Amino acid sequence: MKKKIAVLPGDGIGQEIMDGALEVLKAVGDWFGHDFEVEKGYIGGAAVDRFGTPLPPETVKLCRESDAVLLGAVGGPKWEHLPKEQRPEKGLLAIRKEFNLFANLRPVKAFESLLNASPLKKEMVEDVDLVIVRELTGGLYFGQPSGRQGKHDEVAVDTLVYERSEIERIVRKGFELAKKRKKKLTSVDKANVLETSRMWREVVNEVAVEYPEVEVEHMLVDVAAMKLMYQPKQFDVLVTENMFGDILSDEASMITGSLGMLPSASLREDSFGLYEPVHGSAPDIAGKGKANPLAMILSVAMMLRHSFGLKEEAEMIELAVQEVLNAGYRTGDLWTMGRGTVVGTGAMSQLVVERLEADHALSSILAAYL
Ligand SMILES: NC(=O)C1=CN([C@@H]2O[C@H](COP(=O)(O)OP(=O)(O)OC[C@H]3O[C@@H](n4cnc5c(N)ncnc54)[C@H](O)[C@@H]3O)[C@@H](O)[C@H]2O)C=CC1
Ligand SMILES: CC(C)CC(=O)C(=O)O
Ligand SMILES: [Mg+2]
Repeated sequence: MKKKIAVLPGDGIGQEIMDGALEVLKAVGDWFGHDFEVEKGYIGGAAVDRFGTPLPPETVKLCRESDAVLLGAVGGPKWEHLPKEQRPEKGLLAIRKEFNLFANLRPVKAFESLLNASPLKKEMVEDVDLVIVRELTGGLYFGQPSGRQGKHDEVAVDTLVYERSEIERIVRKGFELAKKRKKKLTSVDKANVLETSRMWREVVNEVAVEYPEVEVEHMLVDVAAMKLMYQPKQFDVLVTENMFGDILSDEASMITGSLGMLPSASLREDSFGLYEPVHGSAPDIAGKGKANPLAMILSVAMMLRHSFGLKEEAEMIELAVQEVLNAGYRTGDLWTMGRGTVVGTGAMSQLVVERLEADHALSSILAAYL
């Protein structure tokens, strides 16, 4: 298979984690005989420095000419003083909107060998396998008006607005996913206070009629935040609006032991997608070779599965990650006293590549004998 991938490392740890992810992509491409052409572009602070804007037209063009996008992370203290249109985060919001990537899938799966890395009790997180389906192009991050008002800019405004159709398409994604999984959908809102949430509930109830096999529950976001820590096993698919999904997914990352473990896919109706870790640019550890590259590497697996339909290739990456963790290797964020061998970003990526190569060699030997 021949595919073109736009690679946007961004800022902070973005470049470090992307380097390893591309090596993993190459290893899996070599194994299965795929031609993955990658071309680098700029987004976020790196784009501000080079082009004066966080999402330059050159980057949009590159993505338009590509089959999928891999993105590292954006943002950092260097650009925090800039007006909001020029902030790195604006580049990320803009690329999501530009490509209509309204459905953000954030899977949260507990790895057996990382149960001790979670701050939650082992029995609580064991076997957790849930997906947060986050609406990504509407809500508070995009609503207008947004900014300062009043004679002296003494009023700050952000607007939470949703159209029915925006809710319906993301809710449908949630139902479709739940139908293929454990058939349970939790819709998270704040319907006791917000009008957008009351409409969200109405839409969920309407769409639910088309999916009688899926059990539906409505949950207020404050309770959902608590239950994610108290009874995470009760969840299968959670569907929610933009900001609630943003916050709940960082919280849920602790089930896996680290924010550095969660990948994501930002999708629309066709196969095009943008794949990025859930975490940000981690300025506190950037440039130190300490970042966990696994969320980025697992995002590559999501790209292979969702944009290219390469299920087996995606599974081989996930298996290699699991094998490396089973062998006891940990980046600093996952290390619990006395357990495992601490490695840096490059070494962790290299271990995954070596695992893939070893699995490839083993499968070739087996194929020769079968
Ligand atoms: N998708 C994106 O590009 C996102 C960008 N940001 C931006 O990133 C910048 C930093 O934001 P923060 O609030 O610090 O959030 P962050 O997610 O960058 O970091 C939060 C904490 O998690 C740690 N961490 C994150 N990823 C890690 C990894 N792969 N390995 C090991 N540790 C990791 C960091 O060291 C830090 O202690 C800000 O400019 C923010 O706006 C924040 C979230 C998402
Ligand atoms: C940096 C923000 C624009 C988004 C964010 O935190 C996220 O998508 O997880
Ligand atoms: Mg976030």
